[in-house]
Amino acid sequence: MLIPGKTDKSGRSANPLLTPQQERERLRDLARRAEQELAGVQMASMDELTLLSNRHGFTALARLGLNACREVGTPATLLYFTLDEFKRMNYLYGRAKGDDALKTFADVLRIGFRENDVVGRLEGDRFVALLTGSSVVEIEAIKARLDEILDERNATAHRSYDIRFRVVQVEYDPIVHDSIEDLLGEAERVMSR
Ligand SMILES: Nc1nc2c(ncn2[C@@H]2O[C@H](COP(=O)(O)OP(=O)(O)OP(=O)(O)O)[C@@H](O)[C@H]2O)c(=O)[nH]1
Repeated sequence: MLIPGKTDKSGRSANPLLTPQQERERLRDLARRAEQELAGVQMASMDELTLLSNRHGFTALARLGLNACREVGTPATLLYFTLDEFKRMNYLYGRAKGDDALKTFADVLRIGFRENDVVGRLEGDRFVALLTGSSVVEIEAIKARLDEILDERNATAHRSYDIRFRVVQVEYDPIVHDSIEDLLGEAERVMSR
């Protein structure tokens, strides 16, 4: 059998129009292009600043999570976060410090949640986490855990401000929520009350 880029015993290449050397280059080129496309897909679903999923990436992953929960009949909970006084922090200390605060908070969420929880940054200071397959989610316990991690970060950061957050919780109900967009919409409404 002729394998692209390899010659058979008689020195023939898989594509008779290409030399083995040209064929190897062509394969390398194809592999490079595939890698670039994959990186493009990853970039399109990732928030560049925090390296969490962006709204697009979060929605896609959370949709899969909710579908699985609906099929298996396990609960899911959406947590929706905003940072306190973020606009003021930007205004008083500069946008770069605001960016630092966003990155720090993203780290806190990464540390605070399990690997199979879906965590993302929607935009600005709005973050989300979809917890699936767990039994009842104790929001107070989660808040306490995140506060503890944040306190450590606040204590060692030597900043003139502390990062604080607000979180609301919406339980997924397959009868009420047709989609992840419905769940997000409800969380946004609860948050803005
Ligand atoms: N540093 C930084 N600021 C951002 C970024 N994206 C959005 N912002 C700013 O984030 C701010 C968000 O404002 P708000 O949602 O009103 O935040 P807030 O002051 O915490 O208000 P509440 O949520 O009501 O407490 C705006 O000033 C945006 O300009 C970003 O990537 N980096």
